[in-house]
Amino acid sequence: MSDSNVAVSKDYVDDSITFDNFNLDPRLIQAINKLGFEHPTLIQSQSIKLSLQEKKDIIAKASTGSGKTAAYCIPIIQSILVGKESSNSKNDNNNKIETVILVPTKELAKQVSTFLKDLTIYCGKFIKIVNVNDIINDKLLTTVLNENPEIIVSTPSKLLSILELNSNISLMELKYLVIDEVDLILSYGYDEDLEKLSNYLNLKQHMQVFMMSATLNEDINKFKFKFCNKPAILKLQDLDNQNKRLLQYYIKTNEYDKFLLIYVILKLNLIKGKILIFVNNLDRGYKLKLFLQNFGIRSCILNSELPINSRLHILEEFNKNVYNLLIATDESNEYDEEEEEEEEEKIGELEGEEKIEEEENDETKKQQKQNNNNNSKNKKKFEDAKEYSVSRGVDFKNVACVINFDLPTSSKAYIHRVGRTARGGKNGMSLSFVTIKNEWGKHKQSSLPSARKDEKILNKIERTQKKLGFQLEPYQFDKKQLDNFRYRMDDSFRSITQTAIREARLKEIKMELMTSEKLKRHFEENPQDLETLRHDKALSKIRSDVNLKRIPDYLLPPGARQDAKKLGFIPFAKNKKRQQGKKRGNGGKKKVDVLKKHRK
Ligand SMILES: Nc1ncnc2c1ncn2[C@@H]1O[C@H](COP(=O)(O)OP(=O)(O)OP(=O)(O)O)[C@@H](O)[C@H]1O
Repeated sequence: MSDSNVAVSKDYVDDSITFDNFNLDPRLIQAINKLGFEHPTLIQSQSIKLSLQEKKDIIAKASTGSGKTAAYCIPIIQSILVGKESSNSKNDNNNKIETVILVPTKELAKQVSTFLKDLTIYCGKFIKIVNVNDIINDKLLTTVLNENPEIIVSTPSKLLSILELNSNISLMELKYLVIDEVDLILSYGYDEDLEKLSNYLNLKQHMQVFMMSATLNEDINKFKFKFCNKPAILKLQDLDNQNKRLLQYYIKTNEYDKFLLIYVILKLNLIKGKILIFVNNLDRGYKLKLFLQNFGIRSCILNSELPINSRLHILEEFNKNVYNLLIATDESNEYDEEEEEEEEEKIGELEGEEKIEEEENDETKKQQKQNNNNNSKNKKKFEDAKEYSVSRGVDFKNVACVINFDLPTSSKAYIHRVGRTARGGKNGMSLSFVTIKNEWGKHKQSSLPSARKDEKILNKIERTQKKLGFQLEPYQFDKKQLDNFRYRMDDSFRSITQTAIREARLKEIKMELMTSEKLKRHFEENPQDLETLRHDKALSKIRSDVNLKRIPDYLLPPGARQDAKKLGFIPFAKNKKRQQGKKRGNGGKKKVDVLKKHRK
């Protein structure tokens, strides 16, 4: 977490109190200060108070970016530290696995364990944290787990496979169990894994449980009754303030013009700041990247096909502002579609104003509805996607705008996607391209099956967002201006054939695989070289028309002409002057291409 966290809107936090009010361990307070957190957010103050002072289990539904991670990490670390002190006084030095944090994706596992390490920076030697998804070598993993780290972060299937292989690893003394993004975990069929995992827990002895998400549905009831005891249910939507921070727009268009729109918006720099673009499948991601590349617009790709090390590195670099434009494939949408009808009903039942409830444990409610038949099917697809989903939970820093180049197929997916901006009290905007139903399928090369239902989905999104206090507005722009750019766009689009996409996809995987495996050790030894490794390189030479990369003045709206001289042309690496300049800047020393060196 960077210093950028410091700039949190005053409305957003619970400024009636500070973290000092919770009587936390000074080492924890110091770490929280180091992170720049002055006041707790609403969800944090409620969760910390109820879990520490009243020992409540917590089920929390709070907006994206409202700080749910710290809402469970802080009370858990505090409780472990208190427990250590009392066991020290009894001379009981046995380490135990005390906490399991379950997350749906490897990206989140990394993010949560990094955050925990930040929080334990001043007491790390007392609290060991292991992200099991990080350790590939089985022997090493067994050794690490045999040392009984206090906190394990894992995806459910990884943890289950570890427990099935290692009979000496025990969770019987578990005191804290977290299920983050709980609805995603359940809707993708991880409930079978949770069911099996429950056999490794001592459910008779009370564990404190935290289940968190920005969206919840009734699927969690089954596990609520299994794991929780009189949980406090926190539903904090922060209605008044969040809708001031996130502005949501849409554009109704045909499928081909989505490409024209994105080209013009990016080339004319109509949106300032870092942009995250979502597409619905892998090919679309590469198609868009290649299309933009023709105009000299560099972008990174993020998808489930890339090795996990590359994915994590891309996220890290994007958060460090190395890249401005990231095209993320949100593959979950391919299998969300069939659940859409049912899902809206559930959201309708659970969406509410700010409210805190306590629920009695009712035996009769234990008989919950049977698992949805789709779950195992979804799980298979989800595992195929290698526990990947960046629309969920990932803490993208300082994203100015989320563009739904392809509209998601459910209103729930929309909530999570647009929640990648306006995080931690910051401002943000979202822009969604919506295919007009009558226009769908007219241009085969740009068509996407799920877009047929875009208008219907938009209606659902609008209804759901209204309940959350948001309103989507049409994005205003001058359509005539677009037509000036059309012939340039036609040319570029034609050059992106299926073969070009396939080749780009293969090239990227090969490149990233090499990067991921061969260079892992190199970068461990030479961390400074990481800076020379870029993920937004051109993927193919399908077109090298310099003219496409430059916008002539006559194409620009009058007000933009002066400005565009600076924006419109993005220089190449091939530009001789630029290369010479670089050389000089380097003191004449040739920069080593770490990738080339290791490819030999
Ligand atoms: N008290 C605080 N003060 C300042 N910044 C905070 C505070 N708590 C959290 N943040 C920052 O807010 C951002 C969002 O936090 P977090 O990722 O926990 O959100 P979330 O509620 O889990 O979102 P999502 O639903 O998308 O998973 C992070 O960058 C985090 O560092």
